[in-house]
Amino acid sequence: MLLVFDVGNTNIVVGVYKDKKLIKDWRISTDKDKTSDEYGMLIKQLFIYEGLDLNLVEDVIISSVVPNVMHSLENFSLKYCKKEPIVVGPGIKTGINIKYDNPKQVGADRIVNAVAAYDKYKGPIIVVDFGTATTFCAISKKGEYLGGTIAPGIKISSEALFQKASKLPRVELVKPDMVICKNTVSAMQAGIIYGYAGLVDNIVELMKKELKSSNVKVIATGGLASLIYTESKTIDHVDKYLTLEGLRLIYEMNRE
Ligand SMILES: Nc1ncnc2c1ncn2[C@@H]1O[C@H](COP(=O)(O)OP(=O)(O)O)[C@@H](O)[C@H]1O
Ligand SMILES: CC(C)(COP(=O)(O)O)[C@@H](O)C(=O)NCCC(=O)O
Ligand SMILES: [K+]
Repeated sequence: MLLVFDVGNTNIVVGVYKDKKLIKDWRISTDKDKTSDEYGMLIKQLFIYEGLDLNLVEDVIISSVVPNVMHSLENFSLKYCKKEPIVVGPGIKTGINIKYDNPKQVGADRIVNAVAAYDKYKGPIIVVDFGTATTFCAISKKGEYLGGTIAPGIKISSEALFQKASKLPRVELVKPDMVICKNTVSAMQAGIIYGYAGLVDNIVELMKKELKSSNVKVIATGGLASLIYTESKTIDHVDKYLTLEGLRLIYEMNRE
C-alpha cells in the first residue's frame, strides 16, 4: 500500500492506494503543533477503524505547503511506516516543465494538481483548487506549467467579513435563491457565493484569452469546489481526488 499526504494550510488529506486504486481517504486538520507520535496515533486509529494495517504501508509520499508540519510527518513516516518519505519538491521528477520565474516558489500542491490534470485530461488545461487560497493554474498543450493566479479562499474571505464588521454574523456557506436579499445572513451568503462564482469565471476567461486556445478544459478541485461549480459558467468538471491522484503518479515516476 502507498500512503499519500496532501498538506494544505487548513487540512491534510490522507489517502491509501492499493496499486492504482484509492481505497481510503481522510481529511484531518493541519496542526503545526502536533507531534509525529500524535499524527501516528491518529492515523493508526483511522487505519484500524477501516480494518487496514499501517504495517502494510510500503511507501509514503508527501506534498506540503506548510513547512512547519513536515518535520512531524517525516518522523511519523520513519517511525510508524519504517520508510523515508518521498517529499514533492526540488529533485523530484514530475514530467512537468515549470515556467515560473523561480520554479521552487510554486506551491507543491499546484504542481501535483498539474501532473494529475495533464495526465488525465491533457492540455491546455486550467486547474482551480478551492483551498485556504483559491489557486488557478494554466498548463499548456505540451504539459508546461505556465503559472497562474492566487486569490483569497472562500472561507477565509467570509471569515474576514464576519471578523471585521461588528454587526455581521458568521454564516454557513449555502446559496440563497436571490441576490436582492432581505436579511443580513442571506445578503452575506449571496455576496460570498455569487460574488465568488464571478471571481472564478473572470479569472478563467482572462486565462483562456492569454492561452489563446478555444479548447481549454477547466477542472476544479479542493474542499469547496462543488459549492461554486453549480454557479460558475466556466468550470467543466469537479475532480475531488485530483491532488491524491497526482501524488500517486509522482510516486510512480520516482519510486526505486
Ligand atoms: N467537504 C467540505 N465541506 C465544506 N467545507 C469544507 C470541506 N472541505 C473543506 N472545507 C473547508 O474549505 C476550506 C478549504 O479546505 P481545504 O480544501 O482542505 O484547504 P487546504 O487545502 O488549504 O487545507 C477550509 O476552510 C475547510 O474548512
Ligand atoms: C497558494 C497556496 C497558499 C495554496 O495553498 P492551500 O490553499 O492549498 O493551503 C500554496 O500553494 C502556496 O503556498 N504556494 C506558494 C506560492 C505560489 O504557489 O506561488
Ligand atoms: K490544497
